[in-house]
Amino acid sequence: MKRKLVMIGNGMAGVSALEQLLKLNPNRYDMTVIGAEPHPNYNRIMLSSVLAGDASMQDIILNDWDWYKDNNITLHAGQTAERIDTDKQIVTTDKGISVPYDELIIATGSLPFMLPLPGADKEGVIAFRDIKDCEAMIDASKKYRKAIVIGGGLLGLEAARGLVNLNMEVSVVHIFNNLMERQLDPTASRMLQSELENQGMNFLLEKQSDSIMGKKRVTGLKFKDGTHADADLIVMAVGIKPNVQLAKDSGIEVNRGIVVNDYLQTSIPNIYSVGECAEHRGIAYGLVAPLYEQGAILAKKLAGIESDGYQGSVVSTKLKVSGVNVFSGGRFADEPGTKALRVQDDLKGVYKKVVFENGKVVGAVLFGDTADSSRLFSVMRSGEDFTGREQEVLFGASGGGKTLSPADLVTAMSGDEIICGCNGVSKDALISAITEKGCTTVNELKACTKASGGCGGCRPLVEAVLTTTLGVDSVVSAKEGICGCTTLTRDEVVESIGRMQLTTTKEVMNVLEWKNPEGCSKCRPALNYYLAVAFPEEHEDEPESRFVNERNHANIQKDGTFSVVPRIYGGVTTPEDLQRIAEVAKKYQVPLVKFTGGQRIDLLGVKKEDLPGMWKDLDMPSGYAYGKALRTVKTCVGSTFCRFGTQDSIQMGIDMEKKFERLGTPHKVKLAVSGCPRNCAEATIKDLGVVAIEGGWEIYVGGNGGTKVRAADLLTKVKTESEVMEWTGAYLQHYRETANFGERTSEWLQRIGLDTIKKALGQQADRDALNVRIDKTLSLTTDPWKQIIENDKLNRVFEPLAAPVSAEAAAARGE
Ligand SMILES: Cc1cc2nc3c(=O)[nH]c(=O)nc-3n(C[C@H](O)[C@H](O)[C@H](O)COP(=O)(O)OP(=O)(O)OC[C@H]3O[C@@H](n4cnc5c(N)ncnc54)[C@H](O)[C@@H]3O)c2cc1C
Ligand SMILES: NC(=O)c1ccc[n+]([C@@H]2O[C@H](COP(=O)([O-])OP(=O)(O)OC[C@H]3O[C@@H](n4cnc5c(N)ncnc54)[C@H](O)[C@@H]3O)[C@@H](O)[C@H]2O)c1
Ligand code: SF4
Ligand code: FES
Repeated sequence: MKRKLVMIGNGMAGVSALEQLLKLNPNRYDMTVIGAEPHPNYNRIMLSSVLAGDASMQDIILNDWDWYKDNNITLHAGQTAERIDTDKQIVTTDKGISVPYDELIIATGSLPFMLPLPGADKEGVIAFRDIKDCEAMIDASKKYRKAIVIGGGLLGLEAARGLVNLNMEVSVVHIFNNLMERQLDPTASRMLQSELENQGMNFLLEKQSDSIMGKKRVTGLKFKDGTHADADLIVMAVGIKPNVQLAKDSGIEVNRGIVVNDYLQTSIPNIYSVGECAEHRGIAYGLVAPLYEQGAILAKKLAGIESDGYQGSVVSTKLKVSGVNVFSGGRFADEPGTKALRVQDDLKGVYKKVVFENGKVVGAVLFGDTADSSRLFSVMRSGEDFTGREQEVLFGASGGGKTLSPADLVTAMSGDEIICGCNGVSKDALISAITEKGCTTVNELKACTKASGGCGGCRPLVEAVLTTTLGVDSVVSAKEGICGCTTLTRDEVVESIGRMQLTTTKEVMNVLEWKNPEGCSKCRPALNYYLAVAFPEEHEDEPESRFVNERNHANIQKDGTFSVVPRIYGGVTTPEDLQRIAEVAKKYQVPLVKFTGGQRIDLLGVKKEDLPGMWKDLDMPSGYAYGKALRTVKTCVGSTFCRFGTQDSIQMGIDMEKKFERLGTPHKVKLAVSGCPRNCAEATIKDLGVVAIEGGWEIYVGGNGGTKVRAADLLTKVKTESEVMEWTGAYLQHYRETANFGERTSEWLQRIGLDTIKKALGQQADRDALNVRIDKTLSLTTDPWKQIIENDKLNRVFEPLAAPVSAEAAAARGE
């Protein structure tokens, strides 16, 4: 008769151990799994992607109901094990089922740590641990606006990013001055904060929470320093604690976690523990890679196969927030006896730190460029001695910055090394999916093994396994859908919109069979844009598909207020306009009036409800400082006053701004005009810059300031002002029609190549056709501020939802 193996907990660690056991010895046990959640085993890691709109609940199922049936595993889902009788060897559940065992695995994971604050039991205060929490956040985002995430660790930041994607105003409350202090040093932490602020998150640092405000539902969070912040939703992400109560009540030795030996055995020999609930050599891990390693050892033990036992793990993490590359591994902090090699490039926003102890790499932090992460993690685990040649770790043996390619890396890996940490997929598992199941693309490998379906960080290595196994020529290059809702690429979507005459995002999603019928925060704004380019007349703009700043026609600031930037053509103003701006600033008590880098005046710290009033009193057009649109045309003094000026740069700039204002583009667009090659308007770091020369103008394209500085390329030289306009119109329209939504001109130009652009604009007839299309679009635009002022319904959106709660008023109400 088969032995009875029972597992409590249907999570990632435990089920991975069972999967491995089934491979090693499928017939040894009758298996029963008791799982408190009413779902089959799913990828908890991917809850962040579900929240961010990049995956659906269906995408994250790891083992569906059939898997249990096919492997003869009895699953009691939605039942909690309440008692273990270790003498009689029986587990009893909350629904009264008793399950006898010969061997028992406790894989109960962790519980989120909930701060015991007064008011923590109010509606709208949740953790982020399971499907139920994820659904609660998605639901809240449909009804409420303001969210607070307590905890600036991995989980808190991923939750915050998801909520931003769901169009909530998000503040992250962190107890320290540095975000992710458990994974990053202060330098990386500061860079991270600045990047996340750019993505729309607000940070309240060094704040200790005191109590939760509100009657039935949360309305805000009060801090120990007497201040408070408003919130309709509070997510606590302040760490986890191993879920050990059941084990403790059953007389099993428990410390912080359930104490296990190298074979995952607890103090009772036929009871094992694996995953976040287990404590091995004093450590309870909180990441999946070590848990899978534990699972592999436990599977061998239960299959009766000898092994050296579990020796502990070196861990590494990557933050799963799109647009931010952060890696941290091992002991990254400066400690006595360690030395660090650091590289910092503020221009590119890159920071790398590698920590050595006795010549060995013991830790690393990477920000901005994480291409080296797998290699660094590999040398960290190998314990290779770099004494006297430490520089090689970052700059290669020649010192020339050469790093090992992913192909070199996978070639050097042993078969059982894990390539995808999120899903516990080894190199051998990938190779057998290629050779035995015929996978030829990364997407097929993902479908077959789940590799690369989590944080995505292993994708280059998965690709490398494909190319090293099949040969570069045999690998079908995998195409990427525009988001998790579809497998169609940008070009396929745009082509279908044109061919099938689709005019609304809903229509596109229906006809093109979107996996998620509502779309996500990535595809909705993109579709709205592509439709506007394809059918400027027929497509009606969909405000609900726009980002929060564009919906409000103002940029939201870190304290929840907004900024107002009126249009000032070419940076040229008048005493009358200045006077009006001053009066408005005084009337609305604007706390900060500032000149911008684009020669505009920025009125900062404006309350949302004051926006329409200010726009009306200003009586100036919107400067679109918030939009994916033409922002500014910066000009120098030019020939009007400057003794070096060869052309009238001011008039040229004003004419350009008047013509192209309100033009929607894939990303923001900044222009500049300089009156001579001294280039005082910095035209060569703009999306399009015009520089006057003797007898004409030079047009530069694809420049960029900011984090990724790029000098623009010369597109052409022309003689007259009307030619400048003609080339600018053609260039901007070509960018509008061919770039990916969210792609700056500098990225687009580098992707498709300057020569391709020159070819597309080279013929007069092509430029004329592009100008006809851009002129059509421009003729249909109206000023959004004016539109709102004149429309009561639109105006009401700016009315306050509820009276703001002051700290004093809240205190008086006893909150
Ligand atoms: C949003 C999010 C993102 C994450 N991202 C990453 C990441 O990018 N990388 C990474 O390495 N890690 C990540 N983690 C952590 C990772 O998910 C965990 O380390 C992993 O899921 C732990 O697996 P486990 O099986 O030990 O526990 P769990 O997955 O928590 O499974 C335990 C299961 O046991 C059940 N259970 C508990 N008690 C009982 C009982 N008495 N009876 C029956 N069932 C019971 C629980 O309901 C649960 O379903 C993330 C976690 C979250 C929440
Ligand atoms: N990408 C990833 O690898 C990933 C993503 C999500 C979660 N996880 C894992 O899930 C688990 C939970 O994540 P986590 O971020 O909650 O845990 P954590 O312990 O890593 O971080 C908690 C953070 O909350 C802060 N904090 C603690 N008390 C606070 C307070 N009173 N106010 C404000 N901030 C406070 C801490 O300083 C810390 O930075 C961890 O094991 C984590 O590794 C990993
Ligand atoms: S770019 Fe030339 S024309 Fe313009 S301000 Fe500078 S020196 Fe004068
Ligand atoms: S390592 Fe995260 S998806 Fe593979």
